[in-house]
Amino acid sequence: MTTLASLDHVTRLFGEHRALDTVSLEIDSGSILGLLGPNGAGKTTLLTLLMGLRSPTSGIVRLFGGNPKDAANRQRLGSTPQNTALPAALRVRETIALVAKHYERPYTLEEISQRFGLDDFLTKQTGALSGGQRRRVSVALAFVGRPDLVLLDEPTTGLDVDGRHMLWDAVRELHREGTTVVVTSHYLEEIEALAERVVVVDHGRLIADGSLANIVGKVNLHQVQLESTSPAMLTTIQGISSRVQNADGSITLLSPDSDALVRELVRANVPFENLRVRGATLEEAFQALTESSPSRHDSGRSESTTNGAES
Ligand SMILES: Nc1ncnc2c1ncn2[C@@H]1O[C@H](COP(=O)(O)OP(=O)(O)OP(=O)(O)O)[C@@H](O)[C@H]1O
Repeated sequence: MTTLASLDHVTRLFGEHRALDTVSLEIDSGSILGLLGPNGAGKTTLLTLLMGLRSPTSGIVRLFGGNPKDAANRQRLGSTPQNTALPAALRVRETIALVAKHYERPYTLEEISQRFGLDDFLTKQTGALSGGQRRRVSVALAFVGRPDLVLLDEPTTGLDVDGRHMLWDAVRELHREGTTVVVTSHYLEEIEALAERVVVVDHGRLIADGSLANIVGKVNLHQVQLESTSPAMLTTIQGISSRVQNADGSITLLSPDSDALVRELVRANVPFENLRVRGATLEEAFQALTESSPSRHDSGRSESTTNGAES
């Protein structure tokens, strides 16, 4: 296993705004790395630094051991930005052939077309493609040059369920053939379908880095809302990842196992009423993770605890 790309204490400012804040990360060969985070977290900024499209304000970004702006390093990189502009007048097959010309050992048109399900519209001009078809072509183009590393920014945005599954299958197959993949998403489902290692970014900070099971265990939380006359007793209860006192007097708890939490409340004789349980949104889970991250200090009304929340 070798390190294909890395960020070493990288900060990127846009004016006063810290899009990335002291991020260190190594991307090793052979993995599918999922970059998960809410809107505006800094995922795209991180990818554009790896692509050499932007420079860090401070810190060092390395691609294949060197500068991401060097043409020789970019030869070994494939990427699909969130919004790809394709040459509207060229047919899909011509576009693939054009991109393939830039690489030494590209996949053949047939290989790429079959994997990404492009056969039906190879002769269409890219300007006449539907949004979903354009997305599939864009992701396929990232792989045409048989790169060592591919960066996919929200690859399945705008795709229907079938299109999404076909694309995930293609990415997994090409990964098995040796391509290392970094994929950004704010959908847990996409990250679960593809990634082996997951890095969570929020407000420009890297707040978690672990195996898929570990991170899913942290962000796949349930919300338990209740009213209690003895809220102080909740501090002794195991399995609460985050606790929020709401303005209406109710309390919202986030937990990886809501059934176990309710059993524990009953066992400990915590008085409660108006109990409601639902799946937490990913945004709520990010919030809980952000608050429990050692790199951030919480001054808000919510409180986090890792009691039993680690997986
Ligand atoms: N060119 C720019 N000029 C000014 N601010 C920018 C620029 N690019 C990004 N930002 C800001 O930097 C922060 C991180 O943006 P980024 O696009 O990296 O987030 P993201 O995690 O990819 O979000 P999304 O999931 O919505 O694509 C945001 O607050 C964004 O508004």
